Amino acid sequence: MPPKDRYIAIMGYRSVGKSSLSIQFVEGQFVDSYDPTIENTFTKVTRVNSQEYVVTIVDTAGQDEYSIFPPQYSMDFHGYVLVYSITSQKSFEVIQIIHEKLLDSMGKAHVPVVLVGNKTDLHQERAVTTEEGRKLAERWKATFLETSAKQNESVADIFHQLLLLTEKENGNAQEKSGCFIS
Ligand SMILES: Nc1nc2c(ncn2[C@@H]2O[C@H](COP(=O)(O)OP(=O)(O)OP(=O)(O)O)[C@@H](O)[C@H]2O)c(=O)[nH]1
Repeated sequence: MPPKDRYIAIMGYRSVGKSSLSIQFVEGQFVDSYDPTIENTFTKVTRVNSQEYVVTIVDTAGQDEYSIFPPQYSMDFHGYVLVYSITSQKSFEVIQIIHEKLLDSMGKAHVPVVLVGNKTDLHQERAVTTEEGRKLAERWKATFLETSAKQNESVADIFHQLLLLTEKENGNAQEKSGCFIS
């Protein structure tokens, strides 16, 4: 089977670990410094169920409740990783607003999403319970994972789960890779 191209956007509030998760998945390392992202693109070849994928991850700038949803992220993506930090209730509120804006801007009731509660290594600072995350994902019909970019816990699962979701989706985002404009 030839490799499939998949375009994924990773979104969430500032400093929740979007870049750290992308870098951990693509480069296998964790950098403990904070450098706010404007936009970064990563590519990695990965295999799920004997299918090879060329995954392009667009790591977006952190958003807050007042940000206007960037229109370029509502098209040509096969799926979305929506990240909050388990140490920040605010980031959990903001991810719900981002999800609403995403659906609005796409004019769809559902898009392939993996909801990620990152920074599980900071369990003493936990402000969002696993149950809250799970319930939100259920409402969205999304896959839910808690991760630690720092400890490389469940990081590859995010992307593998999203690739599986894109296979289930019958939308016409499927084989549109040639239309992607970066
Ligand atoms: N302890 C811990 N710290 C993390 C984890 N993931 C990210 N961080 C730290 O959190 C800070 C922000 O991480 P980034 O990956 O830059 O976050 P971001 O969401 O890309 O931030 P923006 O570019 O502002 O949107 C950095 O200091 C990271 O080292 C994690 O799993 N555990």
